[in-house]
Amino acid sequence: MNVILRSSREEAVVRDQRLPLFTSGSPKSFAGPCFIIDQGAMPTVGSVLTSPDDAASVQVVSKFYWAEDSEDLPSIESCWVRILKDFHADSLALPWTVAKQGYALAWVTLSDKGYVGAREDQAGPLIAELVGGDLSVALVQGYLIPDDPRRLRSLLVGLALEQQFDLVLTTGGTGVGPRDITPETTLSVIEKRLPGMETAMLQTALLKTAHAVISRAVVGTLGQSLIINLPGSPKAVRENLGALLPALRHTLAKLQGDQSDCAQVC
Ligand SMILES: Nc1ncnc2c1ncn2[C@@H]1O[C@H](COP(=O)(O)OP(=O)(O)OP(=O)(O)O)[C@@H](O)[C@H]1O
Ligand SMILES: Nc1nc2c(c(=O)[nH]1)N[C@H]1C(S)=C(S)[C@@H](COP(=O)(O)O)O[C@H]1N2
Repeated sequence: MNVILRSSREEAVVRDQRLPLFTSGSPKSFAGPCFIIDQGAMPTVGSVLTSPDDAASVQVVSKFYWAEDSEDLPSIESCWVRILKDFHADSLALPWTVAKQGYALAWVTLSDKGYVGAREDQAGPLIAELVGGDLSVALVQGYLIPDDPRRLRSLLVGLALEQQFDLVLTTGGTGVGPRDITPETTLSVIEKRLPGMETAMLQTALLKTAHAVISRAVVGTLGQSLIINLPGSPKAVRENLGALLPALRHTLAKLQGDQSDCAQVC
């Protein structure tokens, strides 16, 4: 896939700098430096856009809508891009290639204690480490939120349908505590439930602890995202995720429309 891309200014940009990228021409109410897609669709998060001479590349890290000042103008579909290497931005509109070389992973830690800073979150970063050790991951983003069903619901929908992360893994809040709401909130947004993955986690966890029966972790799909609940402790994250890692690549391929014969890979 290609997009016709230009910069609003001719200027040097540096690695790790973040700039907005707008569709539908230049926004009327944004004066700073930005990139503009003159032709082509907004790329998904994790995608890398590369200039024709290979000198410039940027990665899409999150999407948003830019609200114009005028009530008569619609908001503009936009995203933030991270500069991957220093280059001189050019105002000439050129065809850049768009490629995604790995999955976009979001982890969500549900922890009242973590959210108020009373405990360091180790479970979320561990998810990134474990998935990254097994699959090619192009982009990781983490979220630390309290055990609040409305916040979780809107985050799950946003990550799966707006941002289009391939994998959305939650940790915490799967038990029976008064504020444990992760499974029912996940059930309220998923489209296809995957009881096989839930069973695989339970079977594995029962070999480690009888307390595994307390977790109500849910797995399911929303759009082209796979949403997985994991318990809160880093030990449980490691044990339960280990049961699913071997099946993730094939699950995502099928979820995202792979038509190939399963017998080739099973
Ligand atoms: N995100 C986390 N990072 C590190 N350790 C954690 C995390 N979540 C849980 N644990 C560990 O697992 C144990 C049990 O987890 P559980 O989610 O039941 O804790 P909690 O304190 O009730 O959760 P909350 O943070 O929502 O109040 C905790 O006492 C802690 O040792
Ligand atoms: N694999 C595994 N699963 C596990 C555990 C564990 O140590 N290992 N702990 C259990 C415990 S003690 C609880 S209370 C539930 C729910 O944990 P959560 O509320 O932090 O999600 O997960 C269970 N699942």
